[in-house]
Amino acid sequence: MTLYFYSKGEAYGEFSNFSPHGIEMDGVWWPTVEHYFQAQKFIDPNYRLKIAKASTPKMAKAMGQSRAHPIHADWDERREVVMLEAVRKKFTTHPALKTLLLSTGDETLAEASPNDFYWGAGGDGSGLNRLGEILMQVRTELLLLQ
Ligand SMILES: Nc1nc(O)c(N)c(N[C@@H]2O[C@H](COP(=O)(O)O)[C@@H](O)[C@H]2O)n1
Repeated sequence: MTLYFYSKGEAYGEFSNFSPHGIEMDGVWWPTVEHYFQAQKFIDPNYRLKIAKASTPKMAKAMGQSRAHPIHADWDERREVVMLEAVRKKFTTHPALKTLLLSTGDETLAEASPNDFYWGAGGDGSGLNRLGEILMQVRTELLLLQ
């Protein structure tokens, strides 16, 4: 069975990067994984900190789409490691989330994004679902650590 998640407040919404579960990375508190992930695209540390202070993850994502500030040339390769480290930190920071993730057993996890075919399953389910894959990797790591 596949467990789909996307919006906070819906089933497994805590698995979304938009869920209000902050993480500390590089000595900075990021209100959501989305804030951290979007900021890591950018070379300018001041712009990264501006994203850390964005009022919502939606705003952080919008700031992450800006190309007025230069992004790392190798971002397409770098983004996988950034996402894995951020998701790992989220589920080791918040014990209730760790419990929720482990409660999914070996079910497939998929981000039900209607238009993201890289991190999500995409509207027709043909997406790469990289976020779901990373969540399943972190779930395996947490299981082995128990
Ligand atoms: N717009 C939107 N709303 C949500 O509720 C989402 N969970 C997402 N997905 C996240 O968007 C990020 C990818 O952003 P880039 O396009 O690579 O900049 C990633 O965190 C997805 O999980 N989007």
